[in-house]
Parts: sequence; C-alpha cells; structure tokens
Amino acid sequence: MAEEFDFDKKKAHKKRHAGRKAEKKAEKNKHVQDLTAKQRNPKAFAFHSAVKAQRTFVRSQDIKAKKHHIPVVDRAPLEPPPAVVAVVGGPKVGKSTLLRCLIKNYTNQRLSEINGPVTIVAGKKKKLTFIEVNNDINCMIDIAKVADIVLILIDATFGIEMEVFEFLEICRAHGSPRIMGILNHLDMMKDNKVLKKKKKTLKHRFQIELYPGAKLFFLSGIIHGEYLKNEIKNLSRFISVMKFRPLTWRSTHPYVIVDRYEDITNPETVRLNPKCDRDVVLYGYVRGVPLQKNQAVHIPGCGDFRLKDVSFLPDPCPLPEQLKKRSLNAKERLIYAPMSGVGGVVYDKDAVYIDLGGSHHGNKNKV
Ligand SMILES: Nc1nc2c(ncn2[C@@H]2O[C@H](COP(=O)(O)OP(=O)(O)OP(=O)(O)O)[C@@H](O)[C@H]2O)c(=O)[nH]1
Repeated sequence: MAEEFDFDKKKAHKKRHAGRKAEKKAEKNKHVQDLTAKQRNPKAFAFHSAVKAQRTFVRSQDIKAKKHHIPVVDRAPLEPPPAVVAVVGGPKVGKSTLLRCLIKNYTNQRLSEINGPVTIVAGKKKKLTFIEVNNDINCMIDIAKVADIVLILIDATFGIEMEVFEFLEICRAHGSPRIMGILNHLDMMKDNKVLKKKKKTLKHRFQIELYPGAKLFFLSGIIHGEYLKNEIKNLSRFISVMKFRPLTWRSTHPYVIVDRYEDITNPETVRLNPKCDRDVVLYGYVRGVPLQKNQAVHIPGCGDFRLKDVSFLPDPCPLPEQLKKRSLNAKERLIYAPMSGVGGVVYDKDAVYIDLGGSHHGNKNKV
C-alpha cells in the first residue's frame, strides 16, 4: 500500500543550478545577495522598545569601557606586610572590648591592656595589624592614610556618631579602604520590635552613607565583658577573607607604621641638655616600596627628617613555613604587640628584654 502511495507522489521542483535559466535568475537577484539581512529587511531590525534599545546601548558601552580599564598591578612582595585594620567609633562604644575579643579569637591570648598596634598571624597567608583609633581628628587623619580595612563600631542605642561621619569623609579624601560596620549595644534594647526596626533603619542609614550593600555586622550582647564567641568567630573569619584593592599612591610610596620606638641618645647628653637633638630608632614593617638610606621622611606631628640608616630585621611575626595543614596550630598563631606587653623576648639596639608575664603582669585593676 505504502509503495503504491509513493508511486503516486508528484515530482518535487528541482532548482536549476546551471544552464541559461539559472544564469538569468542569478543575474536578476545579484544585488539581493550582496545586501545584508538588515539592509534587505530594515523593518525587522528596527527597535520597537526604547527601554530595550537603551539597555542594549548601555550594555555595549559598558563592555567597551571595560576594555579600556587598566588592570591594577599588585606590587606587594612575596610575603606582604600585615594588612592594617583600624577600629573606629565614638567614645566608650566598645572599641577596646572588640579588639580584645578579636585578638583572643585569633591567637588565644588575652591582652589586658592594648597600646599601639597589635600584629597577629590571622591565617596561613594572612597577617593583620590592628589599631584602635582615638576620637581625635589628628589620629583619624593619620590612620585614614594607612588603613586597609576599617571596622566602624556603632552604638545601636545612640546611632551613628559625628566622629564616624568625619572619619568616612577623611577616608574618601585618601582613597577609600574597605569599610565594615559593626552594630553593638543591641542587648540594651529589650523590646524585640524596636530592636528590629532600629537594626533596619541603621542598616539603611549606613548603606546610604557608604554604598548599597555595605556590610553591617550585629553583636547582640556582652557576657563577662566579652562579646559572644560565635559572633566574634564569624566576624574574624570575615575579616580574614576580606580582599582590598591596592591603592596606587600607597603601592608607589614607602611608608611605615611604627610598632615600637626607642630613644638611643646618650643619657649624659640628655642630662646636660634636655632639649638636645635625639637619636631615635623606629621599628615597623615597610609598606609600599622599599625605603632607602638617607631618604627624607615625614613623621606626622613631628616634622621632616632624614633617615640615618635603614636595617633589615627578621620578621617578629612570621607566617607558618609549611602550607600543607588545614588550619594553624597554637604555635603558629603568633602575636606581636610590643607596646602592649606581650611578645616574650625583645631585641633592641642596645639591650634584650624578657617578658616574664608573672602573676602581677598586666591587669592594673587587681593591685
Ligand atoms: N551592654 C553592652 N555593653 C557594652 C557593649 N560593648 C561594649 N560595652 C561596654 O562599654 C564599655 C566601654 O567599652 P570600651 O571597650 O572600653 O570602649 P572604648 O570605645 O574602647 O572606649 P574609649 O577608648 O575610652 O573611647 C565597657 O564597659 C563595655 O563592657 C555591648 O554591646 N553591650
């Protein structure tokens, strides 16, 4: 039956490819084949929606602009100096408490008193230097120049303070570092509804001030003078993995955050003339590009000086040598805080100090 049906089928049209007729047809349609589809049928390609057309235009411009973008060259050495984390906030907001908790979480060491920068090994490839910023405009200006990450503490019962706005404004002038907000004193608000509303409004205000999507952390309470372990753990993990864009000015100029200083002027000279010129040794990680001998330097608040000598010292807080293990062990979680009274043996230009950390060590309030 099927065979019969096939037999009845009409012969299909066969297009001529050669011969007089084919040549004639090709001659006739020659101009049509030269045209593009858009030229042949312009109506099909006209835009029907202005919004869609605008989107297409913006997208193509974005792609073009991206091609022009010059990639930032990271000039950091193989083992880069620690990233600077500044803790900013109004008076009595809990900066010292937060720093103490973070350091305890990273290194398992309790610092009774925090003075000056504290450097720690935060991970297999990461070192951090924490600095508490005083509520002083000069301090803020100095720190804004060097900070890589800024933690802004906000008291939920009070809201964002004037000092924070000032600091953000200063940061903008120096090329903004990575900024993260931390909301604390949440335990002071007992009403759940009020708390929820406050969290929402402060988050909104914070994002208006910075950028949409800026991270705001919540520290819900304090127990025995310390924030909740879990929250601090999350926060420190977040800080450890934070990435920041190298700022061009910083990566092309040498600068040092002084961890420790020492006056090595002859005491006899000082006794004879208390206002004599002093010889001072400054210790710290050189950031940006290397420092040269005899280089002119500016010390904020002191003036311009020339370096007499620069010497290389072993890293007081080195990263672990092996990179195989999954996490750091207790020995590798080093801390270097020369002004705060930890660090064990300290070598100076003229002496060696051993920190015994006895029973009367640190805590002043107990005496
Ligand atoms: N209830 C409550 N108290 C807090 C919280 N955070 C900090 N505090 C308390 O606030 C007080 C001040 O904390 P500090 O860490 O000394 O504040 P600070 O910002 O370092 O203070 P200054 O350096 O003097 O400006 C301490 O008694 C803390 O226990 C919090 O989230 N809730």
